[in-house]
Amino acid sequence: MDKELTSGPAVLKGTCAVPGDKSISHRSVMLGALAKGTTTAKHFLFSADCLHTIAVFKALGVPIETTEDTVTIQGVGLKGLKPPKADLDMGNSGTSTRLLLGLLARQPFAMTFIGDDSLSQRPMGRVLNPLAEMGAQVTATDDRLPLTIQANAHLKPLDYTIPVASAQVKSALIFAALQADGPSHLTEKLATRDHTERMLQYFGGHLEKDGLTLTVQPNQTLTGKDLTVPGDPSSAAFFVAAATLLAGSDLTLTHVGLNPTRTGFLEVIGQMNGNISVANLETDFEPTGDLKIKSADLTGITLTKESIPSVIDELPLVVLCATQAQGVTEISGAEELRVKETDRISTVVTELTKMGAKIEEKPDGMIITGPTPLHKVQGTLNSYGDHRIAMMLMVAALLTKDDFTLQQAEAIAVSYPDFYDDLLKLLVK
Ligand SMILES: O=C(O)C1=C[C@@H](OP(=O)(O)O)[C@@H](O)[C@H](O)C1
Ligand SMILES: C=C(OP(=O)(O)O)C(=O)O
Repeated sequence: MDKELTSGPAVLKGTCAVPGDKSISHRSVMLGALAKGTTTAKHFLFSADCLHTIAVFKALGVPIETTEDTVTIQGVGLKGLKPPKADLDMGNSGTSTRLLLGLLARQPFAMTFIGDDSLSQRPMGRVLNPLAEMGAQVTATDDRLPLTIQANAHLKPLDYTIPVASAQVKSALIFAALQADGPSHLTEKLATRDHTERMLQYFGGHLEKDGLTLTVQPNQTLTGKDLTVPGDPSSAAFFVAAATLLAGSDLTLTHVGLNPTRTGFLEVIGQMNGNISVANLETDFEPTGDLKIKSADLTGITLTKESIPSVIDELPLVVLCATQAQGVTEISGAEELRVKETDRISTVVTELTKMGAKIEEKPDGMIITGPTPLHKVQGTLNSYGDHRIAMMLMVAALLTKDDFTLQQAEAIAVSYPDFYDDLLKLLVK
């Protein structure tokens, strides 16, 4: 579906509560299903990806009810799941697929996972290899979807250093380790988002953490909880970028998740001379706060491997900001971008170059020289079906004097169905 995008000059003013965090919404359904008793997740993200997670657990026999803002899950435990009557459809969601591979690796029945074209090209070996070491049996061609998890009665404990910086792999292995025949030790090379660890403990489970190594004991008892999902910092980032880049903007975003493993974008914008302040800090099972953003003149920055995990989903926006910043921005160690919903190095370079940006593509990143005014394109912009590319381009269009047509704009439904409507509400021309 094409969408006509209106453009500037405009500023962002007012207050917005961004939708619930995608990573936490997925995990609330998963932990809720594994726990004893009832879990309620308020401010749940009803986006396509999270709806796939809900549908999968319903197909596995977990009673789940939804109202406008809340999901209620009646926990059945790992032993209470039922064989599904059809293939489990993961849609476009890497998080659902990878976490559920670990969570479902020891069930007395087989299950087949399917997904859309994009998900069916994404690498699953990063989870399948360590699960195979534990004794899980998964049949797949070229380590991709569709795949079938075979019925399995045992998982061996795992002692494993995770070769890629991936919270999805870590989380899958935590879920599998909970079902192993002894304690497992999982080591990360770089710290990634720790929502699974925090939420497991919030649900009454325990983990030992020693530096970047987690020790996971099997057979833990989890208890259903009531929780409120924080606003998604990765969704907030689109408004942070727009307000920073549109001169005269003054925007407040309320109750945004501020888990330190997710605040890389705020730190990057700060280092680029952005103007963001935090108020009303609160700590529940996750820290949250209100963000106040004013426009600023940005300067270039260097981002290396160590800083990538906490800003991984916001890197397309870092590139957009860098096109408007004074000087050179260099991003390296970000090769993981190539295996997201699209190859996000290639799609960002292609689309922003069409608009006049100066970006050099590298195997593991990009070098951006700014500032360059962005302008009308010959033909259309394309999201290539990637929600984060679609929303980044919607923000990019605001920086020009021209109107645009965006192909496959409906991709935003994956993480933020109302994004364009919310953006228009905050825009003052
Ligand atoms: O664990 C999660 O919820 C996620 C982890 C990240 O993926 P990787 O684990 O592949 O880095 C991130 O890009 C994705 O949007 C959500
Ligand atoms: C990479 C993403 O999600 P997933 O891996 O769950 O598809 C994302 O939301 O940017």
